[in-house]
Amino acid sequence: MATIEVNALTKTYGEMVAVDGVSFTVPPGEIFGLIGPNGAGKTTTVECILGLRSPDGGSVRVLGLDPSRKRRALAQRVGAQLQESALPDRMKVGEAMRLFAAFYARPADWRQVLRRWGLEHLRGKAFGDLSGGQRQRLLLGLALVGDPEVVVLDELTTGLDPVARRETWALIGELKESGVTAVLVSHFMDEAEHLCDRVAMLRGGRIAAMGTPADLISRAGATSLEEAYLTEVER
Ligand SMILES: Nc1ncnc2c1ncn2[C@@H]1O[C@H](COP(=O)(O)OP(=O)(O)OP(=O)(O)O)[C@@H](O)[C@H]1O
Repeated sequence: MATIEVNALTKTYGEMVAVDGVSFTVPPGEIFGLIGPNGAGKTTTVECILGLRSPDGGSVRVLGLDPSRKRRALAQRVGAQLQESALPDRMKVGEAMRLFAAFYARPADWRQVLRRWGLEHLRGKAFGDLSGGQRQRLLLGLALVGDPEVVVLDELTTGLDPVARRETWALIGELKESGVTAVLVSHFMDEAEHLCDRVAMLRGGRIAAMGTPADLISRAGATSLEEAYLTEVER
């Protein structure tokens, strides 16, 4: 069984068709990328996967369950790091980890998560005093503290400097080794090329192209995913 099945998903906001018949499946352990220009429907798609929005048409299944009906059950098995996630400025790293762990029936050991993601030395530091890279690392740790089978990461490295981005890439590599299934929304083509097993390129709410980064590059006669992307979006 696929871990995520999105079938003919449609979502409209009033007159605006944000997602228009999108279908894809993500098998267990895959890192699946959603890329595309601003307003292409990436966030709306992941919000439907998380049960934060209900589809107007089509269906979504995550671990065999309908997220718009089984959001509570899925919240125990699916971690999310969403665009512009934030915590109260005064909340300390250790407090945030302990609090988030308490949301889950069977969480990971949050102290181990702190160690694994290189956050232990920041345990007593307030969220408001963390650097951008440290915040992202914490948010990723919080997405994983429930020991999820699936994680959704929306714009994981936006706002990070190149060193922090590369560090985050290494963390995603580790995540992959642990067998977690991930959906990664990114504006960075080098990131999608490096991290994703397969990528769907969305444009105007539809899938314009889908495949492994190598497939998409060779189909476009390009030398990088960025070049393939530019060819596709300018078409
Ligand atoms: N709550 C909302 N109400 C009305 N329109 C919305 C809402 N959320 C998104 N939209 C519109 O739906 C379309 C798809 O938006 P979405 O955020 O899913 O795209 P995206 O690909 O994630 O964009 P970005 O890369 O800028 O985050 C856009 O035209 C957006 O303006």
